[in-house]
Amino acid sequence: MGSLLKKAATKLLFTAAMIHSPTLSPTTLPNLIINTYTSFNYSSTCSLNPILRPPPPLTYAPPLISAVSKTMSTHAANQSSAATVIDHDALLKQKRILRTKVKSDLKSMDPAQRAQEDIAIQNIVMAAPWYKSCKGLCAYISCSSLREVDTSNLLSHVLQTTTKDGHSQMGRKLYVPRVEDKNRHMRMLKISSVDDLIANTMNILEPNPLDADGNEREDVMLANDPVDMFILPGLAFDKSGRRLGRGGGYYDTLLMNYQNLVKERGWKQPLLVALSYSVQILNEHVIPVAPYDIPIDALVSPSGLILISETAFQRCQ
Ligand SMILES: Nc1nc2c(c(=O)[nH]1)N(C=O)[C@@H](CNc1ccc(C(=O)N[C@@H](CCC(=O)O)C(=O)O)cc1)CN2
Ligand SMILES: Nc1ncnc2c1ncn2[C@@H]1O[C@H](COP(=O)(O)OP(=O)(O)OP(=O)(O)O)[C@@H](O)[C@H]1O
Repeated sequence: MGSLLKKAATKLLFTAAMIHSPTLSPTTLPNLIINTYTSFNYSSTCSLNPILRPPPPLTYAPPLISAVSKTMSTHAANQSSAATVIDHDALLKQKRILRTKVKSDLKSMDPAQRAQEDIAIQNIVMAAPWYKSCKGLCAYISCSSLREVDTSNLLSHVLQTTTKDGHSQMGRKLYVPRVEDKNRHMRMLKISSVDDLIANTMNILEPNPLDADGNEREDVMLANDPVDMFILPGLAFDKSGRRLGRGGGYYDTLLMNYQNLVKERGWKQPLLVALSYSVQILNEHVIPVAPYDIPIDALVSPSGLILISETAFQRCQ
């Protein structure tokens, strides 16, 4: 059984885009076929490009990835257009190389330029009709040492009008991330003030699971109403919706679970909006993607809003 599984797994192929970055030559990234069964779970139901779809005689189909693949939108599937077959370890390595490059570019950014871009990006969000009409959102608390796009003005704006019960006068609810373990488990908990936050071991501000009155904070996965959007962090993005995170898998896992929940309940899917400095926007297909990578709907950079998915075009125009 074990060897059968391994044999089947060795046949599994998945796509990633060829890297076109001048600093990341395609010649350093050979096309590979999976030859080891790593911790990566994969499903035979994966809806990839038909040519690259894994062969059918899989006896074991872990559900985790299939959930993502089944719910992948057309623009997610389109991400695999310039497809190359590589293995999962190689893909993670490519992501690591790219992260190092982008972190170095962020480090070289002029602080004055960064401050200007922080203001411009947040102003674009706050002026957008989809932000103004939003009743609930999940957003990250920016961390300056990670050189993330600042969200402090934006979150103050959301919270300014928030009452003690966590509802803003505009009916808005704000949920922010809390890492629960190193196994990709993150929750989004409702806060009503920045006083609700304390620094975690990574020096990122997070809410306690209990509020000041000792009550459990609302988890977005258990809430009675959906959020309209997620404001996402990341290291790099492109105009086709690819997003490179910090490598924890926290957001991809949470977004997959939330999208599934929304589907089950018949709610509207949230708009996935990432915030990006100019240097974080890479040429299309440079960012490697795996089937579990959740694509973004829109990107806000200092130059404006970039609409990517059909959902974004429908909601943002
Ligand atoms: N502001 C913010 N909050 C967040 C995230 C985020 O990306 N930004 N997360 C998104 O998942 C989760 C936390 N995940 C994190 C994953 C890695 C690192 C980090 O410090 N990474 C270092 C490299 C560490 C290493 O390589 O060992 C780095 O990126 O330089 C921080 C948070 C939840 N909260
Ligand atoms: N939905 C998922 N199911 C199974 N494994 C996953 C899933 N999402 C991510 N992973 C695993 O998590 C690890 C980190 O993935 P990856 O490098 O793509 O993270 P990331 O996209 O940078 O992080 P994040 O999603 O937090 O922004 C990888 O080992 C990957 O296989």
